[in-house]
Amino acid sequence: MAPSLHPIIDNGITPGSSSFSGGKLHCRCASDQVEITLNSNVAHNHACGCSKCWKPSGSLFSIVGVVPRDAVSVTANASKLSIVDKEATIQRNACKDCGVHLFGRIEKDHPFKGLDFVHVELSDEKGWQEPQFAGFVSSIIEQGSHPKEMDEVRAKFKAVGLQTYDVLSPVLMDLISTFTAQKTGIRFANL
Ligand SMILES: N[C@@H](CCC(=O)N[C@@H](CS)C(=O)NCC(=O)O)C(=O)O
Ligand SMILES: [Zn+2]
Ligand SMILES: [Zn+2]
Repeated sequence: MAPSLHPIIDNGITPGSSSFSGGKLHCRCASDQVEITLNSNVAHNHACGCSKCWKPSGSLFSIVGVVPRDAVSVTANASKLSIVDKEATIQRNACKDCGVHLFGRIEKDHPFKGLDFVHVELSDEKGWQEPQFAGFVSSIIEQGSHPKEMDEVRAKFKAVGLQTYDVLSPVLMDLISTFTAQKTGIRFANL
């Protein structure tokens, strides 16, 4: 059987709602769940094949989007949260008991500072933005996927209408490079 990319991608993508304005995320503990309240829909939601983003067991990809950090609050059981890797750019706050990542936050100078990374499959609500693309696709090889499976993986994304990239989408790569250029003193008119 072909490997699962992710449950919300395997059988075709359900579009989100442009009027949806947020909801709650819960970890997967049977009781005393960590609860996160998001006062915003996500943006740039995408499949990530990197080794650091949380993914459900059996899936090759994570689904991760961003929300302004001001729109994120921990509304129950905050004491169960712990940062997975304090040295990483994205400080991923995971539940110590079930291992789910509730939100990832950037504290250092970075183009995406101010945005938190979240997994909307941890919500029961419907209307979250659907995945827009797949990034870090080649990274799944580093976790054991066979290089010969990659054509099939990329074809599956294409079949559900998603472009695949080995880092991020052009829009996000341009944002990162614009930030880097500005740091070196380049100034663009009319940005
Ligand atoms: N090939 C690497 C890529 C890791 C990576 O660069 N992940 C991206 C996408 S989430 C990133 O921005 N990481 C920053 C971080 O993990 O803090 C892996 O799979 O571990
Ligand atoms: Zn938990
Ligand atoms: Zn990732």
